[in-house]
Amino acid sequence: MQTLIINIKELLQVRETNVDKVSGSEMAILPSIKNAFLLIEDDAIAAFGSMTDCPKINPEKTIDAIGKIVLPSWCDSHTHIVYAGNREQEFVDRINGLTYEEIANRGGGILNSAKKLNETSEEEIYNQSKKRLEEVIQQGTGAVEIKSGYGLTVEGELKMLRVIKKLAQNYPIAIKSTFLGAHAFPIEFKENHAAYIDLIINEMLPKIAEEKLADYIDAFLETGYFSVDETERIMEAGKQFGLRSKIHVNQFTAINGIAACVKHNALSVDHLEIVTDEDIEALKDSETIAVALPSCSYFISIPYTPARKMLNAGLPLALASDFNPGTTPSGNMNFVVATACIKMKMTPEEAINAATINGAYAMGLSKTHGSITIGKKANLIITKPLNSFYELPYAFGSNLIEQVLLNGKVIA
Ligand SMILES: N=CN[C@@H](CCC(=O)O)C(=O)O
Ligand SMILES: [Zn+2]
Repeated sequence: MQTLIINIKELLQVRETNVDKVSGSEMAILPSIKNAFLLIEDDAIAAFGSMTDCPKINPEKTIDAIGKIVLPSWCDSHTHIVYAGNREQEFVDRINGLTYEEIANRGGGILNSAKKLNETSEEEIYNQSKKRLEEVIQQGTGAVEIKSGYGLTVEGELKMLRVIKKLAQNYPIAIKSTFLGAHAFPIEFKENHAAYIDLIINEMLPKIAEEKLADYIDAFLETGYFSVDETERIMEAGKQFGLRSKIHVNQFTAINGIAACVKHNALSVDHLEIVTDEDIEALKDSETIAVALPSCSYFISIPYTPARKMLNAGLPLALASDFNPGTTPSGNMNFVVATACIKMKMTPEEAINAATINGAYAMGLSKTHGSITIGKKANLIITKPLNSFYELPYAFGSNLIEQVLLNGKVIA
């Protein structure tokens, strides 16, 4: 099956030769072709170029994209889309003056979601989660990482990971699965951290590996959650089961966690709202990418990841949504890109690089996703007619997406 998109006003993120990620000053460059065509064969990109070189063929389907921008789908490398219920009451509690930390200390926060999840059936969790997945697909996301972490029991964690697996089987979007048993200490382990970490390592991990339920392992490395030493035990154990780390770190405090993650060759370090010069030094020349989550900063009013400081240091940066019930009840990557421009002072070129090719790298998908490159999956966003692609972050409240393609098929 051939689909030919013609008269594209501007085709963004074209990479003749694939790159796995872009760093520092390279992020300011977003290669593009004006007045372009793009040919899809089955589920993959088969050719692209200037309209003057458009092949004279009779494809099964032609899409006229006159006035419109075409770009690779968003690659959202950090979400918690699978959860039960909501935390609307905590949202109102924060408006009334409580902090995220105060709410967590009262047994709210992650433990609140864990209680709901353990009381909810697998089928019901699937039904609630699929609506969120369908919504982000409509919003242009073509690859997504989804974490467990609201089970915090053997059964609860397995239940979440099975839901993620079922979503991956039933939807055309690429899904990577991350085991986040080390998201918080359940109340009964508050005074005995070692016992909960033993449970993760000796009970949860072997079952998850046996059922092949996870691609990555995660932990919440933070004051009051998992210490550097505790997280190192988790990362080490993950490695024994073939799971590379993607770690929540430096959301509220900097406690030398990033250096430990780099030491363990983590694929990504995520959040980084608080970043020291030592953290930046640790990331230099590593294979670990930083992932910023600006919608979380927006929603719970914490600092934004210092993107300029990191790009000036030559580091790569990815952007992701962090879609979860507590700190970010939104998976809209268009808002993430706009907020990165508006609040983190990233240029539109930098933000789009961060949300496509670098997002793909942050979940191990940069060989197949994140750029317009021959052989990659034809996961595309076709916008409404726009003045320029700057309109995407500029008109931050508008839905500017007209069509979404996944694996070469128009699905929204
Ligand atoms: N910080 C840790 N985990 C999530 C929030 C979890 C929650 O509050 O439910 C995050 O990435 O923001
Ligand atoms: Zn998160």
